Amino acid sequence: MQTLKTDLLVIGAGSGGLSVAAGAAQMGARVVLLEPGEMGGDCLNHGCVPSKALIAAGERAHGMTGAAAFGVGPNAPQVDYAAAQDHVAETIARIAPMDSPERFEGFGVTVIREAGRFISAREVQAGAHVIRARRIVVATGSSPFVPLIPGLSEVPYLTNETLWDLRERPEHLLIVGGGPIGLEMAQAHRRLGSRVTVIEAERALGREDPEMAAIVLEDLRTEGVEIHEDTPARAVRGTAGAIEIETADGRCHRGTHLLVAVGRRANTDGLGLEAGGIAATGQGITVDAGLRTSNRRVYAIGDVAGGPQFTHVAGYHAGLVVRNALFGLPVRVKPQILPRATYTAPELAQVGLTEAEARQVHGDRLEVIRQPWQHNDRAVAQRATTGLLKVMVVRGRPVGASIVGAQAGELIATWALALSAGLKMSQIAGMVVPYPTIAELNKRVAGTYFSPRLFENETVKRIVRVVQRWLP
Ligand SMILES: Cc1cc2nc3c(=O)[nH]c(=O)nc-3n(C[C@H](O)[C@H](O)[C@H](O)COP(=O)(O)OP(=O)(O)OC[C@H]3O[C@@H](n4cnc5c(N)ncnc54)[C@H](O)[C@@H]3O)c2cc1C
Ligand SMILES: NC(=O)c1ccc[n+]([C@@H]2O[C@H](COP(=O)([O-])OP(=O)(O)OC[C@H]3O[C@@H](n4cnc5c(N)ncnc54)[C@H](O)[C@@H]3O)[C@@H](O)[C@H]2O)c1
Repeated sequence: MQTLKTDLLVIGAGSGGLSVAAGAAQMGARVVLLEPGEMGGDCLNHGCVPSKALIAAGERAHGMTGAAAFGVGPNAPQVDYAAAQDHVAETIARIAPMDSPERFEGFGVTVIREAGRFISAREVQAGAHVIRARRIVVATGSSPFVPLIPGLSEVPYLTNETLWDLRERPEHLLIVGGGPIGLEMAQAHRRLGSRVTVIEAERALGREDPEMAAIVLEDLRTEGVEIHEDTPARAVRGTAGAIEIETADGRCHRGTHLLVAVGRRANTDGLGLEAGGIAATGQGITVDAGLRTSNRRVYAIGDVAGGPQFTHVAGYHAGLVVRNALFGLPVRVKPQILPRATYTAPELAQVGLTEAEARQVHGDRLEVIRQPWQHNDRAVAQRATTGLLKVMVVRGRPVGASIVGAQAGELIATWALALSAGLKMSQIAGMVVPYPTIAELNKRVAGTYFSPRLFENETVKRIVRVVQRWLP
């Protein structure tokens, strides 16, 4: 057994762990990083990257079917599903060097390709090593949650970890779960030519503003994705190529393949949390506002910390932990500045409070400003006029923004900045945006906020009349 002493031990080389290791090592700390699996974690290997690559393939196919309206075509896409999966694999391979052990060793990080397990409050065992660290960061992520649906364990099913190995296009893909994974993959597969049926226990995209989610669901249904809501999967049976799902409403849905996408389970098994004096619940490791666990030397970040599960959140956590662990500066997670986006078409993005949440917190002080896509010139030129931007404003400052429409994931960045920097609507209105862009909607909504104040205001009119009388 070899004993290593270090300033910082990072357990898990995914989105969160890699950011901590790179930042801390480049700022002079001694860092040990543990990873038994593929470097890059879920996002690179089984999550964000492959899913967005397959979505891009679906977009190409869909673009061809819709091209006639632009005077192009007629075109019917010939989809080679295996080649689309090759594009997915190539995308991962092109990004992977950024997360490679060699790159991190170049920063001075000691990378050990073993799983870590706490053996005491300050020591972690990884293979033949015992690492004693001043501070420890648990960044072990999450895995697909597989529910106890009768029959599920006896049929072949896919998860986000195995979907990318498929070489033949599913003729009819059944998806249990209408969250972001379920719907992103439903639309991508539909566009690549599969029949797709989504079974959702409650409301699809249930975490989102219902008005905005309904716009996404309508477009998905128009494209031919069958979505059944308020009906949990009750039983599963069948064999490869012939799978049946019985739902609570008594219906039976038949398909050739099954994707299970009903949420995530924090990766805490085998971590020896008890030996480390680290408290956890079914949601994940319990942390305070500064991401510290019940063991004050240990932080938990990213998916394993049981909060919002996004790569940019894991990266944000990483930045806070580096500040606290290296410089001793106080840090505090600000949940209100964390954006999220679902990459369906139209995209759906949110930062801060939704309308319902803002109403609950701010009551009558809340103003909701709406800006539809119809009158945006670029959207019209691109025949992409389905969309709505809602900004929740209290006393001249945005407290939340919900966006559904083309490029919603890009547009939300302005509101993420507005919320994190505490900007006022007047500052958004004052920015100059290139014409013609979809981003003009961000400025336009601020204009809509000020319009009644300026154009329906007798005082303003009186002032203008007086000034005009005196101006030379
Ligand atoms: C299909 C899908 C699509 C997604 N799309 C998006 C998206 O578009 N945008 C977005 O922001 N988020 C997306 N996410 C979520 C995103 O992937 C996660 O939030 C992110 O990967 C979490 O980072 P993490 O560092 O917490 O965990 P991970 O990236 O999962 O990394 C954890 C690492 O820890 C390792 N590990 C586990 N146990 C141990 C141990 N005992 N010792 C050492 N190492 C260990 C694992 O092998 C893994 O490499 C998606 C997720 C899925 C599943
Ligand atoms: N664009 C993105 O950023 C992106 C994309 C994909 C995933 N993610 C992350 O990964 C996480 C997990 O995604 P997800 O879609 O698996 O989880 P989710 O928890 O967001 O959605 C799962 C859905 O499955 C439903 N469900 C649960 N049990 C069911 C049953 N027995 N029958 C039918 N439906 C059932 C739930 O009601 C829920 O709507 C997300 O919360 C998100 O944080 C992010």
